[in-house]
Amino acid sequence: MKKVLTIAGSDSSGGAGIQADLKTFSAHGVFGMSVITAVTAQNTQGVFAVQDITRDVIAKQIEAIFEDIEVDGVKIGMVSQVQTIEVIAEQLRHYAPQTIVVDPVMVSKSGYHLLNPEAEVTLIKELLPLAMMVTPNIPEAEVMTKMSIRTLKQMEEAAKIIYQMGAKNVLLKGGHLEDDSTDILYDGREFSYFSSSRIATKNTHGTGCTLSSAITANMALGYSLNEAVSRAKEYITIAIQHSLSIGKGVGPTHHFYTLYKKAGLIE
Ligand SMILES: Nc1ncnc2c1ncn2[C@@H]1O[C@H](COP(=O)(O)OP(=O)(O)O)[C@@H](O)[C@H]1O
Ligand SMILES: Cc1ncc(COP(=O)(O)OP(=O)(O)O)c(N)n1
Repeated sequence: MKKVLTIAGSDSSGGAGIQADLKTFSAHGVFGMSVITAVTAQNTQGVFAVQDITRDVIAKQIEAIFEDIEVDGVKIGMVSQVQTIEVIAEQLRHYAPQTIVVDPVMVSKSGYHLLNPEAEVTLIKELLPLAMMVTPNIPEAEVMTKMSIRTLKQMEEAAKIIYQMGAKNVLLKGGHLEDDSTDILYDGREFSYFSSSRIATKNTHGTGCTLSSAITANMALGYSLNEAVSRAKEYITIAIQHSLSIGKGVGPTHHFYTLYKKAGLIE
């Protein structure tokens, strides 16, 4: 069985962060492991408190995993603070796993800064050069490139700029645009496009976490980069189509729809 690690924050409501990542790994038939960077008190309506985990405990979690278990893929999500990023980068440079997908989580849909703005530069400098793929959404790409992104053409321009920052591949997600949801992949030479019709739902909590985890799982399973993104896009689209009206705000997506359907657990 392939073994995949998420280095990210905990979402108490289970829709995003570590919880979304582990559900996604399970749905892909890979063994999920976690290094927790921060604990958030969060639900479908907002983020109410964050406790960052110490540098030492983050280092120890990474060490505990890599000293014992072969890791087939790593996804990085919420990294919160400069010191958190520095210790993750230090440890990953040491253990050098082949597949690292960086989701540069900055601000939650509810508007909470999950990454201290002072740490934005450190994230770019320390984590992007380690990444096989970086998966910014449009607001994150705007912060990284300092340009406004409203069109597919501007997405392409931004992807080229982010590529120059050191990631081997850039997947710029189009979930925040108004038209179809088109994500674009740039590998330094050409663009590939992954499109789905926009699904009319408010329940999109954790979509970015889920997509990057699904890409990591598919890469660990041996799919090519393009195939991994294509399969992950299909997975997130189904998860959004069958998203759950849990809570009073932005509900989570459904990670197990296809599996439950096949097992006859749902109509
Ligand atoms: N309403 C929607 N309908 C269809 N796909 C969506 C919708 N919202 C987001 N997506 C898709 O979900 C994935 C995550 O995108 P996005 O919402 O941009 O990321 P984030 O959660 O990081 O803000 C992308 O593949 C995007 O195209
Ligand atoms: C602990 C934690 N990590 C990441 C996020 C952001 O998740 P994302 O997939 O970008 O979805 P939204 O929160 O923006 O809906 C999070 N909220 N919590």
